[in-house]
Amino acid sequence: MIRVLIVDDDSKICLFFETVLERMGCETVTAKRISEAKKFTAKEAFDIILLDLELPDGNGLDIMPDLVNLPSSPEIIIITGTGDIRGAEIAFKNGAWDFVQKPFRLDDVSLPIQRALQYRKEKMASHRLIPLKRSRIIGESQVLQQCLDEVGKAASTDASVMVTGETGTGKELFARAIHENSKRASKPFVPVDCGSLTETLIESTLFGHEKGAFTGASHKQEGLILQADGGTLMLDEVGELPLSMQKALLRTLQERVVRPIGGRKEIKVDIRIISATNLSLDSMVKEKQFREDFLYRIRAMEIHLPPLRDRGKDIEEIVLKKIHELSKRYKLEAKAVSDEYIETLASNNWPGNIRELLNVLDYSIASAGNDPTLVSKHLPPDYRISKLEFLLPVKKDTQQIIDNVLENSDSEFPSLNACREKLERDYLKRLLEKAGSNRKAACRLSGISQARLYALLNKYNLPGFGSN
Ligand SMILES: Nc1ncnc2c1ncn2[C@@H]1O[C@H](COP(=O)(O)OP(=O)(O)OP(=O)(O)O)[C@@H](O)[C@H]1O
Repeated sequence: MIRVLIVDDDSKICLFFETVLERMGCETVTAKRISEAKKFTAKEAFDIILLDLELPDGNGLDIMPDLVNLPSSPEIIIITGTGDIRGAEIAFKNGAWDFVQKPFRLDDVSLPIQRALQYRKEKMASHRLIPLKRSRIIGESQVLQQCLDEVGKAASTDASVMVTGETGTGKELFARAIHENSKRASKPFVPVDCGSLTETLIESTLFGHEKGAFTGASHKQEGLILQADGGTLMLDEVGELPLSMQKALLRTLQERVVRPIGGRKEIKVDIRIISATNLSLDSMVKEKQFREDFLYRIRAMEIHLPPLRDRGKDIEEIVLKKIHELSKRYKLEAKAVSDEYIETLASNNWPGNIRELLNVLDYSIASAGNDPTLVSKHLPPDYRISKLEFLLPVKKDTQQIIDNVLENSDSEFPSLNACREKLERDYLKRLLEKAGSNRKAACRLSGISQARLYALLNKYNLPGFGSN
């Protein structure tokens, strides 16, 4: 039988949980203080712990690490007060299963409990997790495996997830994987690119509109929020969402209703939010460019995807699988891949990550024609140079960079990445001097997107631009 410990000082809430859980066939034990909870968990094993954060003798978060590490590894569901999403966020980072927010209705609590119960029962039956559907994600590196574990965790709860990482690292692919492994899998997954829509367009795109709601609204249109009902709404480039829209979306998420522009009635809606960004939203909050309350609401869990250059052998696996796929797609004989081709690829920095790699593979297939084996000469010239850099006589400027990096390190010779980072940092400083406070000019001069520029400035702790 599943055993549940309820830790809450409110007798009515305890009674409520006891009734709900006993109806679900669980055995319950109640503790009103942290000290009592500690005594119970020292003596007995529990499968699930419902933990209130505000307790008379301390904050529930203080005992989270002890609870997570109990021999029975219980699933912990946090009970937070109104507006205490921050507590839930910290709890997730400490390994909580899910959270429910007071005041709650039966529906709000029974779903996370049922899912935790189901998970526990399956765990007991098989002693292992249900295999994750990878949804086209390739890679076996340890860092990628950690991200997949996070996907599994995220898929088994209904909490909002923020996927972060450089451009092209697979944020949308991972968001889909969470959806496809979740209980919402049979319902729609609706992605929306917040960066590509103007402020006026984004409101009607998300919320929909009635016929005649504004000039040009010649027919009624259902918004993406309603299209995602029962499923997942993915807010890609969420850092680009205007402040006014953040406020409107926050209300939809809190009240679970949506009102199309020009509509009189509010419509009930049930969506899960997964967002993606490569901006530092915490810095944006400090600069008042992003709402703090909205950030807490959409970032109950966070999954950070590492750049391709840090994924070790994944690059080789992606190349082999994708070359096979491309050869089939273009109806070509299967192609072999030489070691030196892989080595040359691996010596590159891949600022555009997997998307950039896939473009290069497309180029290689086209340039190889009927050649049976891919070699370095089938790569675009820029990508071959990176490997040659090691072999060419060191130029004066390069020598300076190397000396400079060595001054600040104990190594005998600097890594290629350390030199690149030094160069990148110096380049950005010069770019900022040249472009002044003009963000658009900086993008034009450097030929990189605004999102990438911000990510780099953030990486090197360099000042951003104002609101221009
Ligand atoms: N691990 C992976 N295995 C195979 N393909 C991948 C992997 N990660 C990403 N891709 C592919 O790389 C491309 C870029 O991925 P995706 O659009 O998910 O990146 P992103 O991080 O959302 O990019 P951006 O920030 O620019 O929107 C897609 O074609 C995706 O299918």
